[in-house]
Amino acid sequence: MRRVLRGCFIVWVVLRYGLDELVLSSFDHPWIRRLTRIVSTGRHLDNPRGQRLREALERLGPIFVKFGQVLSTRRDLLPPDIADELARLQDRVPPFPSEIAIATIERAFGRRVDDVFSHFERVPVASASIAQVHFATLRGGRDAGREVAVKVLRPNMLPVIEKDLALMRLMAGWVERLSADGKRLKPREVVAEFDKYLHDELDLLREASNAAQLRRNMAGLDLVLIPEMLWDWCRNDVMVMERMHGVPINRTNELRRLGVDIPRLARDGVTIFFTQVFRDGFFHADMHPGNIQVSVAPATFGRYISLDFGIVGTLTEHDKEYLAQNFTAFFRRDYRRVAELHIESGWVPPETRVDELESAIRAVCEPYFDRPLKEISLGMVLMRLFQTSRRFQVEIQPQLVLLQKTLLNIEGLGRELDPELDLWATAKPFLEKWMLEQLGPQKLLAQLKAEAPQYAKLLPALPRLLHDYLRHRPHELRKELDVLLAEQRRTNRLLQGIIYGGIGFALGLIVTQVLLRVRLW
Ligand SMILES: Nc1ncnc2c1ncn2[C@@H]1O[C@H](COP(=O)(O)OP(=O)(O)OP(=O)(O)O)[C@@H](O)[C@H]1O
Repeated sequence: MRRVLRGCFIVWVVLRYGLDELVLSSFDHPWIRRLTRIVSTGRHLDNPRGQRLREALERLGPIFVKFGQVLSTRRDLLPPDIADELARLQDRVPPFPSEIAIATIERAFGRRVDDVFSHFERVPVASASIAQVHFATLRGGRDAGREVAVKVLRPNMLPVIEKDLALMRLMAGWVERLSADGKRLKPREVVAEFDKYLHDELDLLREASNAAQLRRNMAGLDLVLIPEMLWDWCRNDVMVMERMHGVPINRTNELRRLGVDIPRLARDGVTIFFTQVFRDGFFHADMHPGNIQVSVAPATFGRYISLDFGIVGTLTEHDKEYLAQNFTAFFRRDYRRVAELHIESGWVPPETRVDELESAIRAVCEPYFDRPLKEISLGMVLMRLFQTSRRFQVEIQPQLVLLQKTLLNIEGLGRELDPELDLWATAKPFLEKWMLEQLGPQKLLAQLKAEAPQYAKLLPALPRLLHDYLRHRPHELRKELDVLLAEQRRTNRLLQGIIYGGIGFALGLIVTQVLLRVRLW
């Protein structure tokens, strides 16, 4: 019954804010028209469509607000006016009572909160739709006296989330089935992505392990601080970590007053991000200003502080190669290479014509070269590439969409800190180094080293495997041997050619040298 009521409420909000016109312009069923007439009094149709969508999501509650935030990052699917408006959604909700936070903590540790903490701040420092954060001081154990931040999940979120997700899936199905416009927006894909995102956010142990991995990766860089996770006190619904002391990154005036080198900060941000992407293939993917602070402690002055590790992106070697090669080809304006890369990697159907893809890519990328190289946004380039690829029936990998979104965040942040920031100059060495490493002998050695244990395991078993094979498949073996022998003969001929050629060349060289010397003397 509750689900039906909630469904009715959602339909009411959709009609009242005129979202039917916004999403479903080709969706003109008589019953929709009738329903629209019923709720048409007071329909908010004067405001721009993006604003109407934002207000409707706010009306529908925190899960829908989060949905809107996630949706705002899909600039490859949404028109810019809607994406901009959705990006304004604030996931700040009134905190839940501290008694509930304390009860969750006590249940998680099986101890009274006063036994765990010598001091616990009842008023949270921040509260969002999924969790809130309290400052505290640990009482006992090996971290006694340590100042910590305690993140506590909002209780009973799972059933609420599941209910809203079920309704979203239903609505996405309708939109996709009934409207041509709706299909283009890929609503079911978007809801599935959101589903994963929400479930990931509901496990604080996952978040803590992401933080620990990033902390290890970033340890040698000396540019960013990541709170230490206090594993004795981490559970699925409670996470205790080192408390960091910093100034939020968007308080630039305060940072300047304290003597922080702002342009350096902008460069460091890009360096950190590219190290995470191209060196580690593991990057913080929720880089909004609320999650970034700057340390003002004397020992670590001017370093970034990174918080909130609910969303991280991972990239395979293949993804990294795709990015490095595409960016490099793009900056050489070699659109044919970009097109070839898409076909070689199997992203585009093999029958795709290179010249067609090349000209589509040129059409979206070329306008960017109107401006100086340093002003070009890599995030935007990537987004344009994805938009073009979609036209050629390519399903873009979610980790690359996440990367593109984070790239836009980082660039936005960098430019806000320093409008003169030359993104390409900062990014280029990373791409070049990465490309060199991929092609150089070090990479081959590293690969051999990585495979060595496999070979060591395989070698002793080789005689037995060969024996089995000979016993059971002599005919196939003969055929394969014939192929191998033919191949060897061919290689021998080639080798002979090379050797004879080499000897001839060397003799030629010696004779020339002798003749030259004779002439010189
Ligand atoms: N280790 C920490 N040290 C100091 N402050 C912290 C720490 N962790 C979190 N905070 C504070 O709590 C705020 C919210 O933390 P966090 O972003 O992890 O929570 P959240 O519920 O995921 O919020 P959102 O979804 O809005 O990003 C941070 O902006 C910061 O002010």
